[in-house]
Amino acid sequence: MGIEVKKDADFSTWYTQVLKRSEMLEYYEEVSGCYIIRPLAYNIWQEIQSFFDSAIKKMGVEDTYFPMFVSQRQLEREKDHVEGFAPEVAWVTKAGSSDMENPIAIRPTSETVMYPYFSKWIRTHRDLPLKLNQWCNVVRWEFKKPQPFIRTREFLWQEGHTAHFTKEEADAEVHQILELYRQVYEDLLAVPVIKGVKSEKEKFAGGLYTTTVEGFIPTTGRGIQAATSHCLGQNFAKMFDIVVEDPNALANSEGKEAKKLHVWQNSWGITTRSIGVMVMIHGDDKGLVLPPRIASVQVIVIPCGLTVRTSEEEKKRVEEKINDVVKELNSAGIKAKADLRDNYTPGYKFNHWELRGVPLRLEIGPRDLKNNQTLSVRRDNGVKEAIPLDKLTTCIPETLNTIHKDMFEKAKKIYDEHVKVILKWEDFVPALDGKNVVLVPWCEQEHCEDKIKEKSSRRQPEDDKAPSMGAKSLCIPFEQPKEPAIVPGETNCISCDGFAKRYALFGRSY
Ligand SMILES: O=C1CCCN[C@@H]1CCCn1cnc2ccccc2c1=O
Repeated sequence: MGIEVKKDADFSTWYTQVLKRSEMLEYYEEVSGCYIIRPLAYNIWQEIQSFFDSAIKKMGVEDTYFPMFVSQRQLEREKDHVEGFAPEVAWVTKAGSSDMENPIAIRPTSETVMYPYFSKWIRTHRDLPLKLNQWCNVVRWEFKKPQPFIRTREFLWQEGHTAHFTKEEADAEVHQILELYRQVYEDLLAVPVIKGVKSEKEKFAGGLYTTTVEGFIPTTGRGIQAATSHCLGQNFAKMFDIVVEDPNALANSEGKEAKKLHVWQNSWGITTRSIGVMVMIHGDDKGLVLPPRIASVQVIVIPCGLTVRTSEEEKKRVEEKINDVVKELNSAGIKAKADLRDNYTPGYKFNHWELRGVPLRLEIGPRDLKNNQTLSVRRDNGVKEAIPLDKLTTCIPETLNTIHKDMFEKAKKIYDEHVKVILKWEDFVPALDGKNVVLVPWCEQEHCEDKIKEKSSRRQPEDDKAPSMGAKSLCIPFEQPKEPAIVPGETNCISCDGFAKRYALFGRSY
């Protein structure tokens, strides 16, 4: 069954129809906010895992696995880390019919699970750096409207947790990991992202600073946090007593304890939200459009031009050729499949594989055998091209790379066009209403951010429509606009009468 609504007309229906009818996902009726990730989507997660895993292994990160349960005592050891999140924590309170003495929480993240053991394992600076990662699920009982992949009560992610002797080493790793997240999005998913640092209000409260890659969903004009890499500073080290003795300080003459130094920590994560972002950005009215590098089927080969007049041996020759082409492509590392089902027409098959986002289709019929060629059809832009059958293993990889590049460039152009530099407050809300995110000179003060959110959620006085969602700060981009340059002590903040420090990206968001 094809997609019955237009992406731009009814985005949320379009999104759920694409996910269900492409067989990426199934609704889990039993529990709201939970979904079944089916093979087509799970394969994408595995592609992301293998890319990210091989990169972090080169950085010396080791995989580990900690329990999914955390005691109330541990969870609450760090007040300002948990207080804001407390309503989202899911608790196990019973075993069978009897109440548990002490309820235990299901991990919403693993800092408080892991760090008591970091404290136990890290004794001297020679135990540093400690770099652990785990691929797991986490549970956050959010009350906002759930959305498949984008906001779910259970999701899959990786969470990296590292401990370093110096801040410099921690800082360097934060940015190394953020660059890997950019690569996951841009080089694997063909999704453009903006790198930046979160405001004080938006950062991870338990940390020192949060860096982020921010995506953009053009259909709704909303920003979306795509992945985060936090420097935790020494905050958690102080709470969990993760210390090493100072190797430079000589044990002083009275033999008193050498000075204890708190380690510097990072934590970083990317989740299955990445799959939803990719679908939202690239999908069209025919269904999924998969970036070639994460597609489980990159090329589908379909017999065409077979009519009732085609002889059995002619049909057989076409099918044998198709099987040879598939074998040749697979041995060249291209994931190709043949659709030889003889109870469906070519047209039916075209729709079937377009719905599932297969990047490239090859049509082969009796005439193509004679001309020794195949007709290739790109899923992203529909462009058709005849390819000689003896040039497949060079042409197809090139075409797949071109498809990735074109998908990325197209999405990047749209993102760039929807980032508006706004210098006057009266242009702020109209820009948001035009489905844009805005880049504004900003003072970076928390109270000002609250005010911007409040001012941008009110509709203009004459407008009696329901208040719109307020804008929040998405990030302070590392790449700042060249002009008009912000002159410290001169350029005004977009919203308050303070002075602007840097340009900040604001927008309605997920
Ligand atoms: O982002 C990451 C990356 C991976 C490791 N953890 C950090 C920070 C998680 C922040 N966070 C996010 N939601 C929560 C929900 C409930 C309790 C605690 C939390 C919580 O600490």
